[in-house]
Amino acid sequence: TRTSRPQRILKAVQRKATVGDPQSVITAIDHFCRHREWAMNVGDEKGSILDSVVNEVSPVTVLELGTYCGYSTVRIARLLPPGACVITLEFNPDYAAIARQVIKWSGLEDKVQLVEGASGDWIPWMKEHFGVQAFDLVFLDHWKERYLPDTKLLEECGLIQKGTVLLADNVICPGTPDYLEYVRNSPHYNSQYYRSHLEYTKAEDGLEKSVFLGY
Ligand SMILES: Nc1ncc2ncn(CCCCCNC(=O)c3cc(-c4ccc(F)cc4)cc(O)c3O)c2n1
Ligand SMILES: [Mg+2]
Repeated sequence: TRTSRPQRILKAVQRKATVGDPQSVITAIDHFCRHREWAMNVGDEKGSILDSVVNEVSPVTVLELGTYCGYSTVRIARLLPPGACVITLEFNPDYAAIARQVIKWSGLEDKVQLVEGASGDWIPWMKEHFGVQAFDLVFLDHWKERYLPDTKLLEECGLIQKGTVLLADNVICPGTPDYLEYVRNSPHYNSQYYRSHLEYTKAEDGLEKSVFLGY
């Protein structure tokens, strides 16, 4: 049978990127998705905004919801200092298998914990299983209708504390209206919108950055 799109993305990385060079992995995926086949990576334009937020927060513990092929995982992990790590959750085993290889090719496997499963099932176990106190940064890029329930779940599980930054992809396209309404109207968050474009297209999209202010 035909290869899958994630498999073709991995092939592009193995052909074009240098082992141990995360930037070349990012460039290879962006080139493939812009000139060969569109795919739902955060992409280069929104990716630069993601980079600036990671650099601003300089997080020790990051949670990423929705790994896909590991493109944003590599973008985040390449900016982390020694001792910092990103826990990334992926629901789809085929995507997870590809992401592991992309992360390995970039040489960042020591900074990444890839967990296979659904956010709703795993979030309640994060403290116990990973010894996480609270996350410094959460990148939401999974099922758009799970952004709000998972944010509430993270709050309930004490995984969000004063200063935790939530960064949400696709708040315009495909859109996450209930999540946006919540973080923009809650007295416990300071929210701002970074206008951009849907990856590799001219359509509008953007990232919403929300800082938790404490209870
Ligand atoms: N609960 C749970 N826990 C863990 C999980 N891991 C994966 N999932 C399932 C997530 C499946 C992929 C999510 N991402 C998107 O759907 C997405 C879509 C577009 C897009 C598509 C078509 C268009 F025409 C326009 C825009 C663009 C994006 O940037 C997107 O990120 C999980 N769920
Ligand atoms: Mg996305």
